[in-house]
Amino acid sequence: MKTSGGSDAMKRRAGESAAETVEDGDVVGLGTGSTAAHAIRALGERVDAGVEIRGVATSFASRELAIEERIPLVDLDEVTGPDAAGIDVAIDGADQVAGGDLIKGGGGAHAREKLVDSAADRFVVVADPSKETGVLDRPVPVEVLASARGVVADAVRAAGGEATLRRAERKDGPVVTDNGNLLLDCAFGPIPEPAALATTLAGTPGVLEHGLFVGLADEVHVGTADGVRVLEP
Ligand SMILES: O=C(CO)[C@H](O)[C@H](O)COP(=O)(O)O
Repeated sequence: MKTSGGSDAMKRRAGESAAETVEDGDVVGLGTGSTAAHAIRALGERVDAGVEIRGVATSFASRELAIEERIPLVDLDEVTGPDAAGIDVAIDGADQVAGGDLIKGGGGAHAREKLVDSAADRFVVVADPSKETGVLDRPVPVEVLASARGVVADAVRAAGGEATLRRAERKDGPVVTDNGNLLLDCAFGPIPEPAALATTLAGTPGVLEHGLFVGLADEVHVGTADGVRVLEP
């Protein structure tokens, strides 16, 4: 699984701490990224020890890892909707954390992540200290229909940002998401009002999903050099 900055030991502490909060019988949203991967591995150990959980993957990568870890999987539509079990807890990483607001989508999985994370009764974010900030200011990943990339780039510019098509590192051409769409990384500089920008992006035709997760996090587990800080935004 792709890794980003930050210490792997800190990410592991955060992932393990979040996995410990999962209870026998839970349906668990399995996030994407190197920090969420530590949580999935820790959940795999709990499954080996006899804890019964079912996972809902947020990406091809988290599904593959969950299979490797022998975590039984269900599809999102099997556990959501009237009379369905629901998702008890989702554990997922973030590219930037400001209180309960996040930027996600560094791995291009934010559309399914937002579906699963927002459907969960409890959404636990796992991070290392490098992700913490006072004000969100990283480029916001936006998943778009291929034919809409120009239209969305124009709308982003009108909103004060600059959109860059995400290109693949080991293939010619753009990154194509698990859903068959393209990604625009949209730089706005500091985002003092993420809710307002989220509304603008969500209302732009051609946008499938953006990476602003506003007010969704219930807990943030930050792995540090010698432990874990748990914040409840
Ligand atoms: O949003 C994500 C994927 O779409 C990841 O959770 C985010 O990029 C953090 O990844 P990592 O834990 O590897 O730093």
